[in-house]
Amino acid sequence: MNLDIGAVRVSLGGTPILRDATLTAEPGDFVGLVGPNGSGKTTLLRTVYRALRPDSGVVRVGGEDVWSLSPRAAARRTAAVLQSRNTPGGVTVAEVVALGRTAHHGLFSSGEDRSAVRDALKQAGVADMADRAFGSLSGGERQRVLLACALAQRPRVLVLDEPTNHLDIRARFELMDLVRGTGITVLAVLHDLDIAARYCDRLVVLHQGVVTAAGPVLNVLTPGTLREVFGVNAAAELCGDGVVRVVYHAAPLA
Ligand SMILES: Nc1ncnc2c1ncn2[C@@H]1O[C@H](COP(=O)(O)OP(=O)(O)OP(=O)(O)O)[C@@H](O)[C@H]1O
Repeated sequence: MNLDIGAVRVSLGGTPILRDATLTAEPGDFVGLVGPNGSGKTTLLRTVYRALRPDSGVVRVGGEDVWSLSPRAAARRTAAVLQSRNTPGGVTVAEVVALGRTAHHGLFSSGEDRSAVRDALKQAGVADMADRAFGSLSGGERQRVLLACALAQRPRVLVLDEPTNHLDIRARFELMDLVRGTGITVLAVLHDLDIAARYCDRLVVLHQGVVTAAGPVLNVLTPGTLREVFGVNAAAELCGDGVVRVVYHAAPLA
């Protein structure tokens, strides 16, 4: 399903945070949202999963304005993987993943709900820890469980907020491989530009609430953008193995 964000403006506490943010993801696209701290990335994600209504502009998922859909209908289309700090620790992994079905079932869960949970546990590689307390898991394991919860939702669009935060390098690759392998349309906030360059079809750069660059990785992570937006002397380079890597040439600019 495609995702279209058109000229979204958001002010919080009287301060403009997003100014005419525009972004498109085609079905199956993996789009990375990058930018410095405080540039508005999380705020933009919140407008996509219908947690925040823009002051103006539109967010369409599958061609429909998310605010013309009921909260349940919007949640059936879009799942979000957020930072894990607010998830209660006492519940089991299976119970956390089952929360992903909330938008689908009525008072009682169905056979389809149970099979969606089973499939998601398996897909995220956490089936063997289904009965463990969520609070007893490591950061990397928790992140996979939260991804399983989102997959159980059987969404058409997946938004992720810094999914590789706190993960070691191998766990980062595993999680990103897993997300990429779902084939779902993805919009992911990523701080690690190397990971973003490696996995994303396209990048969107937010700077002070404005989209300053968008497109294929090599077109976006230019020395000029990296200097002006991120304050580093660096460039994205296509290496012999076909992987785009960000090469940092010197310490952060003064
Ligand atoms: N409720 C609020 N009231 C006022 N300002 C807010 C509110 N929520 C967020 N902000 C501000 O909006 C700006 C953008 O925040 P946001 O979390 O979207 O940035 P971000 O790009 O995701 O940052 P980071 O990379 O640090 O996570 C920040 O300056 C933040 O302080």
